Amino acid sequence: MPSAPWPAPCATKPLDATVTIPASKSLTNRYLVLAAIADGTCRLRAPLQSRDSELMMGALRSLGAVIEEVPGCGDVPDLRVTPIPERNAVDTAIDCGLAGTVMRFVPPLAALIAGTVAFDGDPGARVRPMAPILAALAQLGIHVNNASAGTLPFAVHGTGSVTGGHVGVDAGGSSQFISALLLVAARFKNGIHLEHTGDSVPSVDHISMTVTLLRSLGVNVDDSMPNHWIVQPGPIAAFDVVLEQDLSNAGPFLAAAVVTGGTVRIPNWPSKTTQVGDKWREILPQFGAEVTLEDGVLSVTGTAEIHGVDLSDTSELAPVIAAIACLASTPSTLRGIAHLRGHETDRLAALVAEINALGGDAMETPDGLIINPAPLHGGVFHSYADHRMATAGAIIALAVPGVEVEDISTTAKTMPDFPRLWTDMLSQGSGAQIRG
Ligand SMILES: O=C(O)C1=C[C@@H](OP(=O)(O)O)[C@@H](O)[C@H](O)C1
Ligand SMILES: C=C(OP(=O)(O)O)C(=O)O
Repeated sequence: MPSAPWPAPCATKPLDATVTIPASKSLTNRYLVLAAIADGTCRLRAPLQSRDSELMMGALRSLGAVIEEVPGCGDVPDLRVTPIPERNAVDTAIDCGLAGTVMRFVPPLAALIAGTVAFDGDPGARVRPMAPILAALAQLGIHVNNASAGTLPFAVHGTGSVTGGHVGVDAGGSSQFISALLLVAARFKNGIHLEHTGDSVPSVDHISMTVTLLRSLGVNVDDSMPNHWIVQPGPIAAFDVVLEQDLSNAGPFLAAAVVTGGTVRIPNWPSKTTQVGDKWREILPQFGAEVTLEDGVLSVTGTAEIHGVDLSDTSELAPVIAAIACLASTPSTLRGIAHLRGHETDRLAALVAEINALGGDAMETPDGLIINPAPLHGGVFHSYADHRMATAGAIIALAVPGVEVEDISTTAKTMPDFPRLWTDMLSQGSGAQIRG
């Protein structure tokens, strides 16, 4: 039975709140993969607990990693990861859910296992692009059943070792095709020389995150030539890390300050980070907001008027940007995000449909969105099983009475506690009254 739409709170006063966000999905799932092939036991402190991280842990456990919860310093237990034994032999099935990081990062790792590893996921996962990673596995000499479909489901037949060498991949559909191969390539006999063969790669910050993490663990990565990455074979050093907050998921909360003309503060904002969400510091001032970072506290204050923006390759930040843009007084253009059509849902189509259903004026372009000012009214904002659609609906609801968000529980993909965090934010400070 589908649950009733969430009567998302509407703010009747500017917000004044301080919020702490759970750990980063991209960092947690990268460190989990790296721990599974590291040269010793690893510890992840204050990791993300969400559907995507649970799916990643399930996948790595089924390949032979031992992942245990151990007491941590805060509310969330730490994870102790004992790597997959060398040349482990298993036949298993992996549920990828709707997690791009699981469906892209784990198949190259499964190639290092001796056995058959079947991959499948949610109905929405079965339409997400996979062909480039399957083609890369074929170039590495790995047999994959049902590879010709170019989507889930498929099965990887690993032999226990991968020779490696030169691999060409068109990563125009997702940066995750590059990250997936880089993450495990140090464990290939000859490493990898990975070459992107298409026009341009999206979400390049996520590739930089992968490269930076690998280097921090002693892996030799040469990315000095554009579109080429060379990873030398060698050990991945065991590690003990504290996970940063998810700065992309900070987006809806910071947007709440912008659309209510209030202030939202996020403590422990990292001074140096690989997360794309650090770009909120450049993006939100373009909407007219004041942004400061002092003593590790990021503070965003909205102003009376929201300006439209013109932004390129905003990656996973785009749905939040679109939600703010449809409340702006001048038009906005978002470019370089055609690949969002292959995210949890076709985000360009979904954003246009939902914004326009509330009276807005949004349209798709070949590589993005144009959003013009228009008075919005109440209605149901559909989520399409996409966590970032659900949070986009919650942002609009703050400023537009009568907006309800269908399937708010889909936020569990990366932020299970979202409804509570959101209502807690609204109840703080000047007590922005909540109109349900
Ligand atoms: O590697 C990662 O952790 C991610 C890469 C990006 O994928 P795309 O390159 O498909 O946009 C991003 O949108 C996704 O949320 C997470
Ligand atoms: C695109 C996203 O997720 P995934 O890791 O499933 O690709 C996202 O979180 O915005």
